[in-house]
Amino acid sequence: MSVHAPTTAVQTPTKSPSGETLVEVSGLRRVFDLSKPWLNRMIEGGGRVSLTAVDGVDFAIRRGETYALVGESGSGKSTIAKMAVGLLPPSAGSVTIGGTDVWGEQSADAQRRMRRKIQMIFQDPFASLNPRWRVQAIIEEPIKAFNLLPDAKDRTARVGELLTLVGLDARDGQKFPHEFSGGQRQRIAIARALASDPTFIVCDEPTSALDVSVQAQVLNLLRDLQERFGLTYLFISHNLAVVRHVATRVGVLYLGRLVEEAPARELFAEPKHPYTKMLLDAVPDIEMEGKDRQAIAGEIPNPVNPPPGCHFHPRCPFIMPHCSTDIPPPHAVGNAVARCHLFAEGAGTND
Ligand SMILES: Nc1ncnc2c1ncn2[C@@H]1O[C@H](COP(=O)(O)OP(=O)(O)OP(=O)(O)O)[C@@H](O)[C@H]1O
Repeated sequence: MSVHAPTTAVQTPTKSPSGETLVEVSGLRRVFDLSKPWLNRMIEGGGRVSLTAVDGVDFAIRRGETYALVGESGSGKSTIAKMAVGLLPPSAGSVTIGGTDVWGEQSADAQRRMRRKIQMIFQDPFASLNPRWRVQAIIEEPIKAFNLLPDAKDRTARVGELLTLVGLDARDGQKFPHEFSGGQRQRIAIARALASDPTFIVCDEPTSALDVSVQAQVLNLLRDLQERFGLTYLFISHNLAVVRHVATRVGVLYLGRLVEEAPARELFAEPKHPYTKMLLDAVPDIEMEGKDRQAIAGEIPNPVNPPPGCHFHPRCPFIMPHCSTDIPPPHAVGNAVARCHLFAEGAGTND
């Protein structure tokens, strides 16, 4: 997990979300087929090999909320993000946004209306902006694609407005991406994401490629835009110091399964699942400075052949006999939900 906290103060969430569910992820599953082509299997031998990247994930995001997904590399964060925005079909389960199933049968018109309301901001603003296009063309692309402003003059004015909104100059539309710094390029990517007037934005590691000194500025911009336009974010990050500042709720993923979900403040103050505790122990944040830390014990197992029962049991300091055979169901612990046998009735606590 990354340990870099932004150097400038990040504004913490001030408004509480409305309570109305906007995004509902239900029984989401994605299996990748890693088998060799059938002819190679015939000649060289070997059977089918599959990898379950996301294994029955459920969560809901309220309107105006920032829901963060955290977990080590390979835990399934990006795969969930791609399924949520309509880039990758799920093997099972569903994602509904405003009651519409992202992967459901619907008319082309309804599809377009829904796609317009979902946008994504990627980790690397150097890779996500076409280097041969002027910023004007980059930002107006979704406006054109969704036919929002047929008149070119209106589009230029709108791009100027969007550039100002993200803290750039209205005339920057004439420049090319290479004329901007990393932080400015991410602002351009944000302006482009806003161009279709979305309600839901998936931010996949939006500041991980940026200098620590500009991370807080971009995070604050995202926060301001959220308050101004009532945006709902799914925020993917392996940087817990960042998540701590931006998230309203947090879901912790381990090998494709959610092991804990809790309001952000509660998760950081009082983590419940042994894996969450281990993750937080590995992050040098302000409160923990100077204290002894426990390194994350062991390595993440091979996802092609994950441990049975609770996937975390081989690394867990609180292992009990049935942890290696039974998948833990969700248990409510305060405002958190933890999938750990320690919280089953009669199992005692993990203190
Ligand atoms: N197209 C694919 N084909 C095969 N396996 C894949 C594919 N995409 C992802 N995976 C596997 O699925 C698992 C989850 O990957 P994913 O990228 O969602 O994790 P992540 O938590 O986002 O990790 P990172 O922080 O490294 O991006 C990993 O084991 C990965 O190797």
